[in-house]
Amino acid sequence: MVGIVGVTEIKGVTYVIGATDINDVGSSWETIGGKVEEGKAKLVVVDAEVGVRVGGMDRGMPYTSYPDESYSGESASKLPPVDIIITTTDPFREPAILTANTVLSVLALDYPVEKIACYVSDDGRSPITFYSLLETLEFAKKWVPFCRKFNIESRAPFMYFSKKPPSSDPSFLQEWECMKCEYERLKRRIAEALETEHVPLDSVSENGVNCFESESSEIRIHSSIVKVIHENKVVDGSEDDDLPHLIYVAREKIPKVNHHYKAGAMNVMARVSGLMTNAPFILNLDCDMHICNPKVIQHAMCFYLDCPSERECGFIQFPQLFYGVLDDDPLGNQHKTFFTTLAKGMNGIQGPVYGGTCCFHRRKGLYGVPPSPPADKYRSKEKILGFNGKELQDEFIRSAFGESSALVASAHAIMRDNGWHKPSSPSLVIEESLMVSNCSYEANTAWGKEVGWMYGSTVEDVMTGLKVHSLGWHSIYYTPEQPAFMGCAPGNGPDILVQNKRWAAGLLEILMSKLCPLLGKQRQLMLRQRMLYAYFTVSPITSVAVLCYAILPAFSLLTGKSFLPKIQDPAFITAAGLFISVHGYGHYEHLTSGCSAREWWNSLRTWLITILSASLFAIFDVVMKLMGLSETVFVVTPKGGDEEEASVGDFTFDSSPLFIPPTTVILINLAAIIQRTSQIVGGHSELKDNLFGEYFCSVWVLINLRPFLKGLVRKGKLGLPWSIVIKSGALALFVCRTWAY
Ligand SMILES: O=c1ccn([C@@H]2O[C@H](COP(=O)(O)OP(=O)(O)O[C@H]3O[C@H](CO)[C@@H](O)[C@H](O)[C@H]3O)[C@@H](O)[C@H]2O)c(=O)[nH]1
Ligand SMILES: [Mn+2]
Repeated sequence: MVGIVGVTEIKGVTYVIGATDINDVGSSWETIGGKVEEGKAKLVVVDAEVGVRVGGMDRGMPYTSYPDESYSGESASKLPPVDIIITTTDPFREPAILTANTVLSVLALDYPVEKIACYVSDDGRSPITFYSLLETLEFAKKWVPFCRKFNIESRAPFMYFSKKPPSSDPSFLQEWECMKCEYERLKRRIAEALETEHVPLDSVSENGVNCFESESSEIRIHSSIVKVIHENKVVDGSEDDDLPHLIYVAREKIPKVNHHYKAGAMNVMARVSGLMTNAPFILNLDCDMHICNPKVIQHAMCFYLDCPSERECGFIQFPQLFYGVLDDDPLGNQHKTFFTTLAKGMNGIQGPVYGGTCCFHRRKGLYGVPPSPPADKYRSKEKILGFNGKELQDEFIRSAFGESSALVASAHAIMRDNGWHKPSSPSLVIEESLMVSNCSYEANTAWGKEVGWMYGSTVEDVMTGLKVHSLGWHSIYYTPEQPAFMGCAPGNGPDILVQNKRWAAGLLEILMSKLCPLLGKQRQLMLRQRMLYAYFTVSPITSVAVLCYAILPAFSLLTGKSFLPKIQDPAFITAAGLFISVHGYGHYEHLTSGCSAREWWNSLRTWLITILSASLFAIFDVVMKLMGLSETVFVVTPKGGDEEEASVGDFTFDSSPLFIPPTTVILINLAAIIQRTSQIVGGHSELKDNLFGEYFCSVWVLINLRPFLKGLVRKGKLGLPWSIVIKSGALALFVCRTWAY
């Protein structure tokens, strides 16, 4: 049975296809859903190849998967193991109960338990996170059988219990109530630990030693902590067991050493999981992203296992969806059109960029190995090439992967035949795991350069995806009908700007790195894919132009020098036409992505705000980094608790300098409009005289920055702090005075 098909419709005829390699098409796809003649199939491929927004009309190739037909009953034994990695940094900023829910949604997956392993990376090395995982495991022992028994869809308890019981059957209701009580108890325990910042000593001690003792303590045995919280018993056949492995890892951190933020954490996890379970596929999740489709792995496997050649499927990116969001996305932070247009469109080229979470990886691709050619056409199986075209000798792997012999062996198994050597048991490799989680392990290895998550950018996801694409792998963007993952989006103005600043700075860092898509070094990166990467990484620089355009109309109004054609001039139609077509297209793109007109309007506003603040500051940060004066930082986005009140959807402010540029732009435009209006009202000048276009543009800027306009008069979080208004006022005054001369 074939599990994956791409379906596309041309002139009313639906074509079914799954390969983008023209040579593979026709032969392998006749088996599915009716015949696909070779000629027509080629047409589909060509159609997919011009996938990304040619003329803004094409939406790339949609995919469908049929896991139930492919992997039920006996075929379930074909399913490969998957390592699931969850990252967290701080039980307060990223509430421990959210992480617990994500872990529970993983433990309760509808997948053979002995084939999944759940790894939690705790970059904060917090006893509270560890303790909450112990409690989560106790709850899971009841929760998972409950989910299986009643075939529950939403397996993150906070989501499940936020709705009414799905049935009124008394015996079900009794169990439901019971389970709800248990969940409340779990919540209470975690909340108490957070409140008192204290956990029961016996939960974090081993042989009388507290493993979380502070750095300076002499009794501290290991700098990194690796704990097998639960080891699945089915693996060694000793007993029945409902739960997969659950493993806690806190890597070593030493002051003044560059830990490479999330990328560093992911690489430690790649190594530890490589030693313990070494699954050929890895799913990585941010701690707030729970799984809401318990069959998600089967969906992903439809792609991995049924691709005509492994090259087609390096990684599979699912959309990032958010819960608890307001209608019409008032803060413009859901990025829906990014997924519905760009990511989907990229399916037609080399596939979507990697988005940091909700993504299945092929370990082999992450290990820096290019895809093997289909059916061993070009070279014999024995001659397998690693990065930089070198043959995979043990010596070579050791120099790339580090000193651990067990890790070298596991990497070899992955690189050679995508397979996995059956590791003994997680608890038997603790010593080795501790070693590979230490800071010094990566010295003089290829981690972060050729292997694993890439270093050097705070947008490690895009950079890592670019690396994988550069090796010749393709990726897939896939949206199953039932959403697969849900998480939280930042809920207030300052957090949105800080997040966007990190993204903009990270993208610029990629542009400055040796993976720069403009340098043309990566021979396997397709031209249009390269152009898209170039578009993403260059985009923060456009903020300088946007800033100029945002104050140019004010300049004209204040100085009387026009930059647009006069209204009575026929050329005015061209300018108006450009304006209408740009915004008309944005509008159209939103409507066809299932967004409302208001949502388009809101996202336009957020775009202008973020580009005028976050992107400008990002340029500054990266210039400082290039001059060696400072480093870019990964500020973790705070995540709401599961019961946080829905925000009212208003943009909020604080005294961060990020708010200065948009406020200055507002003040300059306000001054220009007031001056011009008073001239017109006073009869000194006539609106239709000239400068109609400039006047309109200035008002347009004000309308787009309306949260700032409101912020000038509002109080509290909704108002701009005085310090920002005064600094921006001084800057605006300076700019206007300069123009006057
Ligand atoms: O030093 C660090 C910093 C972050 N994280 C984890 O990284 C994840 C993402 O952090 P978050 O602040 O939630 O990122 P977002 O603002 O949501 O950022 C997006 O963009 C990031 C790249 O900038 C990607 O890594 C994310 O997956 C993606 O969701 C979280 O699980 C963190 O716990 C670490 O493990 N160590
Ligand atoms: Mn996040």
